[in-house]
Amino acid sequence: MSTKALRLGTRRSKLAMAQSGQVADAVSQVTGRPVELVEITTYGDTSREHLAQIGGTGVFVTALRDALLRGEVDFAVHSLKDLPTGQPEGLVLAAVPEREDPRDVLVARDALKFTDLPRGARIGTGSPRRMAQLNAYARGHGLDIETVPIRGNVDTRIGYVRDGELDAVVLAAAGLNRMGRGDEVTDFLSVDTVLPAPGQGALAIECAAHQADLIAALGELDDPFTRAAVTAERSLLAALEAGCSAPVGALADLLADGQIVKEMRLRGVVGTTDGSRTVQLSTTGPVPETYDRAMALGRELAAEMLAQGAAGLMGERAL
Ligand SMILES: NCc1[nH]cc(CCC(=O)O)c1CC(=O)O
Repeated sequence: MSTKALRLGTRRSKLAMAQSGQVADAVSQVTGRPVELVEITTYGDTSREHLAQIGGTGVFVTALRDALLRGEVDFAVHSLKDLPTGQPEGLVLAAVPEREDPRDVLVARDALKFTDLPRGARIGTGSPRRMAQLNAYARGHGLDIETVPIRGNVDTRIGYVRDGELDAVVLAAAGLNRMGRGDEVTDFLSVDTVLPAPGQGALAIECAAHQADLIAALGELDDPFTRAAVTAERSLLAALEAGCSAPVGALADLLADGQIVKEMRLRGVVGTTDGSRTVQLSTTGPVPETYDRAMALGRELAAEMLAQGAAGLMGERAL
């Protein structure tokens, strides 16, 4: 096999550089080849307003994918939760490595926990999914909080807490951990309170479909259980016909009896951002032996959620 360097296309953000760097090391290990990072800059990297207008992370994913399709880079690393559910022609997910902590976390002033926030506390998050679930929990437990829409990278968000503008912000544990900033977490939100975004905490390693040798080599980094879980979660998202900015949470995990794994459970939630209405359901089935089975589990849960009115709770932003 060649000893030529593999080119890893990456965004320039601190989070992207951290996760690309970690995957680069792992790929070097399994391929015996050096990996060089190739920074792909898009207009979205330099203009906040522009990014808000054109809608989130899609622009970055598209730029990385274009570079892959043009053969300018050999592979790319994405946060799975930022990937649209449809797989584009000519590209494959060569590996989904073992998932990091999928939970959302609070970074609050004075080391506060979620349930200890004072009345009227202002919690920053730009995610309709996080707003819906935080507000639903608050309504059900007599908490008085205000969710405040914010945008920006991890530094910007935590900055709102440091400068006293907000009492807390909600972020993903995985991103903070990968950036070596896990010590800034003041509370881990139980998935019983806030279900994460489909695919949260997992990475996707993508390359061109014709690169058979590379796909086989990258495949060593694949974790089949993580892939089955995120496949079910993303199938649910797709079957709800919701995008990655919709108020949809989902998490698949294994139910074990002692050491023996019995079943896979898939939980899903949809809600209005004010938390006044939610549809939250769960289903369990045999641990899927094929990805088609994992997809079926997602579709089945989506059908039950739609039957309970899920579609009517997602329309706030779309249309
Ligand atoms: N929406 C931005 C984004 N995309 C991926 C992560 C990190 C977590 C992950 O990889 O799932 C984050 C930051 C966050 O939500 O706090």
